[in-house]
Amino acid sequence: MPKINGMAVTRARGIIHLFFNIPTTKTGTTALYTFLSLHPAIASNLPSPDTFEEIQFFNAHNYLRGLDWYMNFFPVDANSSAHYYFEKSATYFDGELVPKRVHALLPHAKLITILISPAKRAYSWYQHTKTHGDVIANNYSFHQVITASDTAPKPLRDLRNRCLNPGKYAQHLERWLTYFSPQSLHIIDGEELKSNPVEVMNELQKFLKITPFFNYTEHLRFDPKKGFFCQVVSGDHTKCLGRSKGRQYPPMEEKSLKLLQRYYLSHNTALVKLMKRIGLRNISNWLKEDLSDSSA
Ligand SMILES: Nc1ncnc2c1ncn2[C@@H]1O[C@H](COP(=O)(O)OS(=O)(=O)O)[C@@H](OP(=O)(O)O)[C@H]1O
Repeated sequence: MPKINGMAVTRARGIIHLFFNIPTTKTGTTALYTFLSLHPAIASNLPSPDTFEEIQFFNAHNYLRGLDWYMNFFPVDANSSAHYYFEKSATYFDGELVPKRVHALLPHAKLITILISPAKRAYSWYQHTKTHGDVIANNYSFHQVITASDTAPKPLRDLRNRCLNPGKYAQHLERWLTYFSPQSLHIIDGEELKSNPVEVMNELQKFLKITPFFNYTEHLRFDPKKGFFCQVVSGDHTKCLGRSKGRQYPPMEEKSLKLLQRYYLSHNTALVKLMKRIGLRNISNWLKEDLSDSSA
């Protein structure tokens, strides 16, 4: 099987099964991608030279190139133990057309997504954009960005929208659930991915029914310097994600946090309803906290 961040594909006995990791930017998708790549039965796609390595197939004009073009990113290597292949394309989660297109070509795909507090995700995105030298992010505070009005200059509104819109999780997930059954969807708590990635990867392996079962305990270790779990490379050594993942930046201002918790109240309430409807009993701590703090 090939598998993709944003989506994953399975080739087994000539049948192609796909599972999608529908990534929400800044929720830990790179960590998940890295951890999945450690699994001997899983391989990632070949990098696309056009779109910063991601294939960006279902969300953009590449779709018109057809499934064969897409599948060429997942060559079958007779010497490899990989049965599953995966891809990561950051704009799949909230792309309007993506669920319909995925379903049209890969109706048996399994979907994986990671969610964190949408307020924290928005702030992380702002910090990411700022570090990348974005003029707007460097000229406006986070609070100014998230409170920008609809009459603000377009670049400011665009940044506001990229901070705020992906965090309307229920709205985006409902679009996926229009085409896919709840049994196809696996939601990862991004805070648990940070604090207990071994358990998260165990649950994910069960969801995907992957064999052999990979013992992540031996391959992931908390690195106190990085402040995150990293890959064990040899003996005492770990290999962590780069500086752009797990950045150091000042905490969000209280007024921005409060504002965002109120802003996302209806979206987070809808998310809880959605999760209950599809049979998920465990509501993430971040979700409970965001909901209770928004009424404080
Ligand atoms: N193991 C490990 N190592 C480093 N970082 C980790 C890890 N697990 C989760 N995270 C969190 O991942 C956040 C970045 O998310 P993404 O990889 O989805 O970002 S991106 O959209 O691909 O830019 C990143 O966000 P920031 O802290 O804002 O940098 C981290 O909080």
